[in-house]
Amino acid sequence: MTTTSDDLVLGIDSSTQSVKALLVRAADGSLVDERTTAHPDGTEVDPRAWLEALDAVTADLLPRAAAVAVGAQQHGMVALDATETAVHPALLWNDVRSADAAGQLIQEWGGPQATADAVGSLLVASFTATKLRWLRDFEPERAERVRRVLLPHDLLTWHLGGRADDPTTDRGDASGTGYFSPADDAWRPDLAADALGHEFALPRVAAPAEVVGRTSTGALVAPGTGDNMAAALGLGLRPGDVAVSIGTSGVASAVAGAACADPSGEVAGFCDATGAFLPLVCTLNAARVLDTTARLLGTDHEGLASLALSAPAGAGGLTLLPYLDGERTPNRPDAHGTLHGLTTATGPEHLARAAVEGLLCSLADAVDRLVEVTGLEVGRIVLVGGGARSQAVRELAPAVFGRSVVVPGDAQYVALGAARQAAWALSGADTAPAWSLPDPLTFDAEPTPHVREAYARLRDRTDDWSS
Ligand SMILES: Nc1ncnc2c1ncn2[C@@H]1O[C@H](COP(=O)(O)OP(=O)(O)O)[C@@H](O)[C@H]1O
Ligand SMILES: O=C(CO)[C@@H](O)[C@H](O)COP(=O)(O)O
Repeated sequence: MTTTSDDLVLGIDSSTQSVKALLVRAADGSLVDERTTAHPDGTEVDPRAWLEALDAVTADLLPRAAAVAVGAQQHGMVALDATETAVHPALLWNDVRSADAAGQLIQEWGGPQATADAVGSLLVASFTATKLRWLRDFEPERAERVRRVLLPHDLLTWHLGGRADDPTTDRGDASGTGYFSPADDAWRPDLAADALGHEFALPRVAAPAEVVGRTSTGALVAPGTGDNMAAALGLGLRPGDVAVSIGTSGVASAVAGAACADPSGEVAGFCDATGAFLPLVCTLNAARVLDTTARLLGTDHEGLASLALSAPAGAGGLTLLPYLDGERTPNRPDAHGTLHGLTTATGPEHLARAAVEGLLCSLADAVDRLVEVTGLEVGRIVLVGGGARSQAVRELAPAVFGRSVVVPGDAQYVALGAARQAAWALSGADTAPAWSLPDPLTFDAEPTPHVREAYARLRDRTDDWSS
């Protein structure tokens, strides 16, 4: 297969809040067209809603594409019966009802180190295995009917190929199930069956740029991957780059040459979409911390950013611990947000500043853990995701992180990474095409260590609060 200068490829990002589709030129990744539409709210979703949204955004783009690939939110449990119908709405990565199941499985699998050695990560409620165990314990009749379990990107990829062949996944997304071994590059069907209580079919793990199907419009279907793996591909992460993403989730990740197995559970030992690894720290509360604070202050994102930038560093002593909907890092599934330091002098600008600083401190903790566990030497921090559009986030991030931060051009990097994988599959080459990205903006600021110190005190003081 060879690409021509006219070939277009379609990259999909089916993430928590929306689906985005980018039509780009296979030769250089330049944008031709794009569409987006919202996903339903909530931490459980009928997977048919994703298929309808996918069909809507691709309707007039797919006929123009020579290849397509999907990057999607990781971990979601799509449990299908013998008729390939979901037995239960898909439980998403940010649904914390399976927190106790995570604890049970870790114990049954020999404790934290043995679990991390087996599946690359210590289980928390996000992982698919824990959701299957929850289904077994709380919905036993539905659990018994499960014959196949897919991840969101597996389902969408299968749908694009008209379900002509058996479904596939890739090692990046498979590594977020809790029943795949990144070190051995293989499923652990024994652990999968153990989680659900009986055996079920697992999707075949496709090679990084394999063609796994063909759409009704004739486009090649590439394997797709998890959204964080697709973002790494879209950003073309280099050694030393730490990607910090502010989407629904907050993520710090880096491409690595070796698997990791962190028994603390803070660093997930994922695979990437190219054959390497993607150690990653994920928080449950990121862009929505800004959304919620803007709503409380009766303003929009621009208003929130202006208010935050008008307040002093440290927000006049106000500190926000942003664990609004339970937290994964640190592992506090029952937590809520905590606001400390209110006085009669507190104004809207202090709350806005505390929200941006609290969000950035939680991400700085994530970067610290990534560095401590992997020994990575940080070269650049690359800030992406919807929250990285905020001017306040851009200007305050270098102060909180204590180092320069680069913000690449305003592209959808998950969808771009999926498009790059599609172009790779189309080319049949050994490596992904080298697309050049626009020059990033660099932000610098005087470090504000006192902001992180106040945050760390509040974080540690609330360690044993359950809500
Ligand atoms: N200018 C902005 N400032 C702050 N947050 C923003 C801005 N623009 C978008 N967002 C927020 O970013 C989030 C969407 O980001 P995105 O990376 O697409 O998330 P996801 O991939 O999880 O669906 C939403 O919560 C949205 O409100
Ligand atoms: O659970 C994780 C990573 O382990 C999340 O990063 C999800 O993959 C969802 O991502 P967004 O919708 O926030 O992009």
